[in-house]
Amino acid sequence: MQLLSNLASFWRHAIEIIILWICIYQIYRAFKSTRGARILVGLVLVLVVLTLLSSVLELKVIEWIITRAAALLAVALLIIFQPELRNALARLGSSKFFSFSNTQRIEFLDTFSLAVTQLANAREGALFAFERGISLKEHQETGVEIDAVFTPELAKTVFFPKTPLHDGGMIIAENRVAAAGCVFPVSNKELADRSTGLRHRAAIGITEESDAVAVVVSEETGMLSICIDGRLERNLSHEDFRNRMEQIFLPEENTDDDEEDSDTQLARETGSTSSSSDSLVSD
Ligand SMILES: Nc1ncnc2c1ncn2[C@@H]1O[C@H](COP(=O)(O)OP(=O)(O)OP(=O)(O)O)[C@@H](O)[C@H]1O
Repeated sequence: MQLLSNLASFWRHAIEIIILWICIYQIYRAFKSTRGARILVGLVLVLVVLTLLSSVLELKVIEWIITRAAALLAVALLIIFQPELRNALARLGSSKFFSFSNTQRIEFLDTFSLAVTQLANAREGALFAFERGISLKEHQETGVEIDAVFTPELAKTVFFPKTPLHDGGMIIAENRVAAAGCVFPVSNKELADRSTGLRHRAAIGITEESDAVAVVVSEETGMLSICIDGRLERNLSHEDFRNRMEQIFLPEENTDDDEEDSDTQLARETGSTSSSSDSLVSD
């Protein structure tokens, strides 16, 4: 009887530890590449050290302060991680999906791929953000509203150097150009490649704050990059770019081989790593 109750208690503790470990690991994963990650790690370290010291040395005042500080710390964390929390809640509440038939998506991807190829060949820098579940309205308002059919000619005109709208990003919503000349949030993320410029950082920034997909044509190199969830897949060949876009916007047509391709491409990422279980496709 005693053995059975010991066993039950052991399993209860084991399950508790596993659940806690999964929760802590998921929180760490979600926040590890964010602005507040170091602050969070610092706060946790200070708290653990102080708690240990106060309980071992029976420091009553410190113990009292730690208990009272816990509530303040919760409020501080809400403030520090406000953008990340807003993003997570927006994802939970988002219900709008990329609602086109596969034929329309393929046609659009053909047109879009042609446009980026022409921009890349002409070495004209460009930045696009595809709105998905989460509205990009607030970023649209930083630029000029357009509401036009997307064509390679329009993209080339917008991003032609020295034209009024060439600075900033173009927002594409529901296969239409919603706005251009938009200012996207610039990511503060630490990247392995220190030469990453503002255009690429803006692509990372907008995809950290929303579920948008960003595409960058580098003015310097003519290289194409795709960014999702703050993860930049750089220097894609035109063929890889097209395949990757299909993988993202036509997920139901993916095969296991595509998954492998995705992992290979992710290995080229700068500044972040990803496990094969990380799905890049949110819709
Ligand atoms: N916050 C922003 N939102 C949108 N576009 C931006 C933002 N910041 C910079 N850009 C665009 O990026 C251009 C500057 O790019 P920069 O050369 O710094 O970036 P890069 O990542 O090195 O890209 P490239 O490889 O094209 O040079 C600006 O002219 C502007 O059009």
